[in-house]
Formats: sequence, structure tokens, C-alpha cells
Amino acid sequence: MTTAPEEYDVIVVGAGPTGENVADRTAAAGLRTVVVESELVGGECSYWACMPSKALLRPVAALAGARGVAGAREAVGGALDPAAVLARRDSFTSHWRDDGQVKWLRDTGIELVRGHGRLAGERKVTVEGEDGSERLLTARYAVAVCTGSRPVLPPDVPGLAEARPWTNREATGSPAVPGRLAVVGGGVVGVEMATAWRALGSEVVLLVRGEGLLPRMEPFAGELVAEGLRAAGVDVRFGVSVTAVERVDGGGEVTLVLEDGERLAADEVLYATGRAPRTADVGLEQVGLKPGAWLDVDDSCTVLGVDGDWLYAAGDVNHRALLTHQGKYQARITGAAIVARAQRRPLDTARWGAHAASADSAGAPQVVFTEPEVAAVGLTLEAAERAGLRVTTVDHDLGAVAGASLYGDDYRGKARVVFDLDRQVLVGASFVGPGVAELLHSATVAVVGEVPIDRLWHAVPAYPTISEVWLRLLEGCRG
Ligand SMILES: Cc1cc2nc3c(=O)[nH]c(=O)nc-3n(C[C@H](O)[C@H](O)[C@H](O)COP(=O)(O)OP(=O)(O)OC[C@H]3O[C@@H](n4cnc5c(N)ncnc54)[C@H](O)[C@@H]3O)c2cc1C
Ligand SMILES: NC(=O)c1ccc[n+]([C@@H]2O[C@H](COP(=O)([O-])OP(=O)(O)OC[C@H]3O[C@@H](n4cnc5c(N)ncnc54)[C@H](O)[C@@H]3O)[C@@H](O)[C@H]2O)c1
Repeated sequence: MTTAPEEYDVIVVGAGPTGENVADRTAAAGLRTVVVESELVGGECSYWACMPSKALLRPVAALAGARGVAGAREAVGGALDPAAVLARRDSFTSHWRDDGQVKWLRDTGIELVRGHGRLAGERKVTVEGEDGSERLLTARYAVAVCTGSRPVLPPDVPGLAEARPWTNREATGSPAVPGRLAVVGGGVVGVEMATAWRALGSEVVLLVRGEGLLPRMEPFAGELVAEGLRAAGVDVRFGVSVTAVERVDGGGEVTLVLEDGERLAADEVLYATGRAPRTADVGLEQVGLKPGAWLDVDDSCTVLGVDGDWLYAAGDVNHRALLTHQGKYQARITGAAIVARAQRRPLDTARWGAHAASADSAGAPQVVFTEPEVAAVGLTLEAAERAGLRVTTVDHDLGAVAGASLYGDDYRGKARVVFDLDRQVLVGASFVGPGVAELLHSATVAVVGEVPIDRLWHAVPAYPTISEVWLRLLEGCRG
């Protein structure tokens, strides 16, 4: 039985990083906001994605950092301590409890309704509780769908579902280190998890159907990461397809049958083959949209194809950029748009306006926490050319930078900027090498700020840091 409608100003469905930030913005503006969550407040990112994966990877980088410097190397003879690494990971996920996040909601004045949310018409959401009870919530101004994404398994591999493959949840949450781990997929999850579990002691084989890793990044990123994985002992194989998976009696070892007939045994198999939107059961049919689809939005994150400008979708679910920081950015834009419309103020949706998530396409940064790290922002050369821009690239060997050679002995790495010849600004930058993650924000500011190259010339990097690579890159752009 559905209870009497409960009225709010704003309803947010999904309390991942995106939903939390939409609610934060609208509540801060004085709008009565409720968040609906079916699992844990904090979402995939906090419990089965960013946080646990980076908690697994940070010790790998710390050890590699020490091993890369003579004098420090001698102090670190052993391998990682898996029990300590897993315990640290568990503490970063708060042992998969969301009390801390729930307290934050409460302290911020945001109400929480636990259960499965579904759109039930214009500005209406029903919430099905665990006990089957149903509540009807209505919104005076807006509903934001922030339900995220889930892993996709290829539908055409016999035996896969029965073999209980790992997805990102098991790969980030496993309480034990498998002896042998097969990883399918050469995207970000595949390379990061291959890095982590190999360092924790698993024998790892990485099976990639294409010819390189990280296909959306500059080609040298995938090449250097493949080199790093192989140096760590990962068996990286390209041009390989899995045609069937078998796990006898539902337990024991798993066997992967490859296209050429080879049978590969492992203890676990991780499928890291991409994401699908969590929209199959959120009531999209009630508002004339197709269940299971990514939600198409405009730059203010208002859902296209629904009248009245009351329905928003932000974060993974709109497929603009599947990254926590971009989801939180979209949340800030969405929150501002909801507040402006509630106050009957016009939206500023011009490029880089207060209500336009322009950076999603022009300046979204990403760090891949492998050994070596990859840090990239904006467009690759290929993407810039596809967009019809007249560009040139400047590449530089990071190992030739004084700060890099101090950072680690025999430092290997590479940097590239993509330079727009017509506008004289950078439209993309990529760095690969140990410790490059913290270099990235300088590039993000340059790309998003569209800083003219002649002004960037005056941004002096400190000596002796890896950032001095900027000097060589800018020299190359100025010709
Ligand atoms: C292994 C892995 C590592 C990653 N590492 C990084 C990283 O280092 N950096 C980075 O930027 N990104 C990373 N990502 C991507 C990042 O996790 C996502 O971009 C981010 O979680 C998206 O946030 P979101 O709020 O849109 O969705 P989610 O975090 O998925 O949250 C959605 C929430 O909605 C809830 N929900 C869904 N349906 C309903 C419903 N019907 N009713 C109520 N609640 C519902 C879910 O339970 C969930 O809590 C990683 C992803 C993976 C898989
Ligand atoms: N550090 C980070 O920022 C970080 C870390 C992990 C994940 N993420 C985000 O999460 C998202 C999901 O990551 P992901 O690695 O699952 O997806 P992805 O799209 O990055 O990579 C999936 C890979 O699997 C391959 N693939 C697809 N179907 C296949 C099949 N049937 N057989 C073999 N290979 C197949 C694809 O070609 C692709 O290379 C990404 O978009 C990423 O942005 C970010």
C-alpha cells in the first residue's frame, strides 16, 4: 500500500558522489531536499570503485617509489603485506558501512529515504522499502536521477554467468588474494586491477581483444602501461577473445576457452568490459523514456525529451564522463540549475556558463593509477582531429627532465600536449610516468582556462620538479 504523498522541493534518486552533491547544492540554497538510496550512501565510488581500488593501488606506488631511488631501495627488501593492504582498503570503505555518510546527510539538512526509487509521473517518485512498503514522494521543483552505472558482461560467452566472474565489486572488495587471476578487458578497470592484484601476489593474465590498452587515451599511454605490467610479471595478451568460460560444480578453478582453442585455468576471472546505466527499473517508461537507456541531457543536465524542465540526470547515468569528479561537477551545475529555475532566474547555458557542464567534453581530467601512472585532460590528437581542429602535438621525454631524474633513478615517461594552431591554446595534455598524477591540474587549468600560449609562457614551473617539462612543451608550441 502506498502512503499519502510526502512533499519536498527536490528529490534526488541515488546517493553516490553525484547525488550527494546535487542534494548538497539544493539544500544549501534552502530547498527541502530528500535523497533516495537503495544500497549504501556514498555509492559505487566509496565502496566498490574509486576508494577501495586506490587504497589497493597506493601501496603499490609507494613501494615502487622507494624501489626507484638508490639508497631508499636498500631499505625496502620485501614485497607488499597483503593482509595490511587489505585491512587499509577495508578502513577506506568504512568496512562497507555508510554511517559516516548518513551523518553527513543529516548534518547538512538532507533527508534520506532508504529503498528503491522509481519515477511515477511528473515530479513524482515512489520508493519501495525492503519490506515491500511503498512511499510516494512529490517534488515542487525537480527530480534528479543519479543512479550511476553497473558492470556489463558480454551476453554471448557460454558459461560466463554460471562461473560467477568477478566484476568491479569483487575486484575491489575481495577479502583474499587469488592465486591466479584472469582479467578480461584492457580499459581502466582492467589495467588498474591487474596492477593491484599482481603486486599483492596473484599470477595475472590480462586478455585484451584489441591491439592495445587504454584505447581512449594517447597510444603511448597504453604502450608504457603494457610495458609496466609486463615488467611486473603480468602476462599481457592482445588480440585475444574468450569464447566460453567453465567452472566445474560452481566452485574450484575456472577455465577460459580462448578463440584459438587454448584453455586457460585461473582461480578467478575479472570481467572489466565496460558499464551500463542503472536505468532498467527507475520508471523511465512513466515519463515517456526507454528503460535501460543512458539518459540524454543538455549541458545543464536537464533530461532531453521530457517537458517542463523538472527532470535532471547527472553522473555516470548520463554517459557524459564516467568519472567521480565529473559527476560531482555535473552535480554542482545541476544543483545551480535547479535553484535558478526554482527562483525563476534564467539559466546561463552559454559555453562555460554557470549552468553548463562544458568541461565534460572540453576539459575532463583522468588519472589511471597504474605503474607508471597516466594523467590526461582534454582531447587526444585523434579526438582533436576528429573534431576538425587544426592542431599540432609537442612530445617530450620526461626522463630528460632534471626533476624527473631526481624523482626516480632511470625515470621513464612521456608527455604530450595538443596545441590548437588557430586559437593558440592547448586543447589536450597527457603525461605518463611515476608521480605524474599531481602534474595534471596544471594542464587542466591551461586547457579549461584556454590560456593563450604567450601567457602560459610566463607560468614558471619550480626547479627541480617534473613540472619543468612544461618549459619544453611550451617551447615546442611557440616554434
Ligand atoms: C573499479 C572502478 C574504479 C574507479 N575509479 C575511479 C577513480 O579513481 N576516479 C574516478 O573519478 N572515477 C573512478 N571510477 C568511476 C566512478 O566510480 C564513477 O564515475 C562514480 O561512482 C559515478 O558516481 P555516480 O554518483 O554517478 O554513481 P554511483 O557511484 O554508481 O552511485 C549511484 C547510487 O545510486 C543508487 N541507486 C541506483 N539505482 C537506484 C534506485 N532505483 N533507487 C535508489 N538508489 C539507486 C546506487 O545504489 C548508488 O549508491 C571507478 C569505477 C570503477 C568501476
Ligand atoms: N582511475 C580512474 O579514473 C578510473 C578507474 C576505473 C574506472 N574508471 C571509469 O569507469 C569506467 C568503466 O571502466 P571499464 O574499464 O569497465 O570500462 P572501459 O570502457 O574503460 O574499458 C572496457 C574495455 O573492455 C573492452 N571490452 C568490451 N567488451 C569486451 C568483450 N566482450 N571482450 C573483451 N573486451 C571487451 C573494451 O574494448 C574496453 O577496452 C570507465 O569509463 C572509467 O572512466 C575510472
